[in-house]
Amino acid sequence: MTAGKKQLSELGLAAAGGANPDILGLAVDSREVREGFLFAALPGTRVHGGEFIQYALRQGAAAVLTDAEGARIAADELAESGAALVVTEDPRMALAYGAALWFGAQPGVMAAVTGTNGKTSVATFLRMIWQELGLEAINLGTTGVEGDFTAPLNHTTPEPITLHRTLSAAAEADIAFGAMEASSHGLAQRRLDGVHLKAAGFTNFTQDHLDYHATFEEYFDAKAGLFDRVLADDGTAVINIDDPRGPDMVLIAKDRGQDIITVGREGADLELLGQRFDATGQDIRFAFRGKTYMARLNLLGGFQAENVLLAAGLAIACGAEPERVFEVLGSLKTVRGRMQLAATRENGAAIFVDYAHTPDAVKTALQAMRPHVMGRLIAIVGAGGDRDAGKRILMGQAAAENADIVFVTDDNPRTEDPASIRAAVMEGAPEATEVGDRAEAILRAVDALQAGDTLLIAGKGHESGQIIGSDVLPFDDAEQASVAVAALDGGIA
Ligand SMILES: CC(=O)N[C@H]1[C@@H](OP(=O)(O)OP(=O)(O)OC[C@H]2O[C@@H](n3ccc(=O)[nH]c3=O)[C@H](O)[C@@H]2O)O[C@H](CO)[C@@H](O)[C@@H]1O[C@H](C)C(=O)N[C@@H](C)C(=O)N[C@H](CCC(=O)O)C(=O)O
Ligand SMILES: Nc1ncnc2c1ncn2[C@@H]1O[C@H](COP(=O)(O)OP(=O)(O)OP(=O)(O)O)[C@@H](O)[C@H]1O
Ligand SMILES: N[C@H](CCC[C@H](N)C(=O)O)C(=O)O
Ligand SMILES: [Mg+2]
Repeated sequence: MTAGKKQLSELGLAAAGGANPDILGLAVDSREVREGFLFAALPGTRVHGGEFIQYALRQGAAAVLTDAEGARIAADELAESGAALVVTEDPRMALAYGAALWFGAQPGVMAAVTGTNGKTSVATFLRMIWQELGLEAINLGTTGVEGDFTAPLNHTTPEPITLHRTLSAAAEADIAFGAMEASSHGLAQRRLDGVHLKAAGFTNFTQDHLDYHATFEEYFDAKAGLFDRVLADDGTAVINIDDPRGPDMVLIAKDRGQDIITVGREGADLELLGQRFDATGQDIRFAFRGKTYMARLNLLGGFQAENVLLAAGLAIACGAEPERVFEVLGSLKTVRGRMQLAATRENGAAIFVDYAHTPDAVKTALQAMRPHVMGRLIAIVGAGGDRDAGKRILMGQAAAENADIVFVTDDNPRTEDPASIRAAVMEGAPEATEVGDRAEAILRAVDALQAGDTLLIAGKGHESGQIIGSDVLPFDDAEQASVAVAALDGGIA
């Protein structure tokens, strides 16, 4: 990454002995270091970045940012080189601030949302609300950068260098409003600490990522970091108080003196009073600080109303007029891969794709589908490899308890044995039909659809590949659903 030149001190970094070299670029991976770069040697999950300082120096690093451990590992090489050395307790945080200063601009109004489920949905709805209000806006996260400026991303919350490169490019393209996702990895690794947030949102907290976070509480603390560290004291916290951990987040925000907008079904500032479901969406009745409103949502699933209201709360927190926000809710569109209608059989049976990949999301998505279905609800479910293994049986259970027929199949086995992942899911859904090949599972489930039935294909949502080993084979649930319908009912897929 190169973009001009700045002195080390302009990145908010002070080196031992007062050295203040010109910096020509930033890198967290030694292999990306070039002449004059600052190399951030970060404590990793597998290895300490300090091990790579020697290579970064050989490639011409002008400065190294690390912690005491990194400085110890490379003490000899650092002493021999003329590179400036910045040692700090939290080099990830220093990198986040440094990257923000390096790239400079970011959209003037930024909001972030955290929670186990619903981040992409809320960030996307918030971007759509801003656009409907005539503002230039983006959302940034799992589905890349979308809206008035687009770019692909590999992570839900990219590491700071990618994040600030992206935000500054968006700002240069006149984007004034940005909604981003704050993943728990991103928060734990301080990836977004350099973003100037006006508001932050919390959706919910349930099981996921226990492969990365040692305990449930550690996972919660990572998410709470959005309010107790990243959002400034003068920011606004928008919190779903229906979630059992919502009130804890409110306490954290209160402690910080932040303004708070609560969202929920009872006793909230933005209160969901009622929902009436039909084949294409729902009507909602809600109140904001005492005044009642109605809105049409062309979105399937009761939980989407919660996500929409959280997004509305964030828009208000970022300065929009409440009345105007509520007026545009009817224009919100389905978020790609979330309760998205993918295909319809000749007999009228509908096939939806959804990104449910946690036990709570599988339960929520299936329960949300029920009021829209007259016949049987069929589910396809699978769990990812190299991810939280404890959630597999629970995802199976959630499917078995909330669908009439279940197919268990593969969803990104990665480096694990797919059969053993399926076996764990099957433990929770012993009556399910196991079909390893995902395309075949979709074909068989679509074949089982009779008039009035609905199929929910969970797990991959917008994804365009099946990750097996380190290969990504092209695979798209929505496309496979159309292929299956064409094969069974005739016509062109
Ligand atoms: C598990 C995890 O989050 N890992 C992140 C972490 O890497 P790490 O600690 O595992 O790194 P490591 O392999 O131990 O290496 C330590 C350090 O040495 C450096 N290194 C390594 C090799 C080398 O030759 N030279 C070198 O300098 C690495 O860049 C790293 O900084 O720090 C790196 C630098 O900041 C991140 O790029 C990396 O994200 C990886 C790519 C990743 O895939 N993360 C996923 C799990 C993730 O973040 N997902 C979330 C959650 C999505 C969700 O909500 O479901 C996301 O926001 O996308
Ligand atoms: N408010 C909610 N409560 C419970 N489940 C939800 C909620 N919103 C979405 N879901 C479920 O979670 C799935 C993922 O939604 P979304 O992509 O918005 O979440 P996310 O938090 O961004 O996920 P990721 O951590 O992968 O980025 C949806 O497809 C749906 O099944
Ligand atoms: N961001 C999530 C996405 C999971 C999606 C699912 N398809 C899987 O691969 O488990 C993760 O990496 O855990
Ligand atoms: Mg997401």
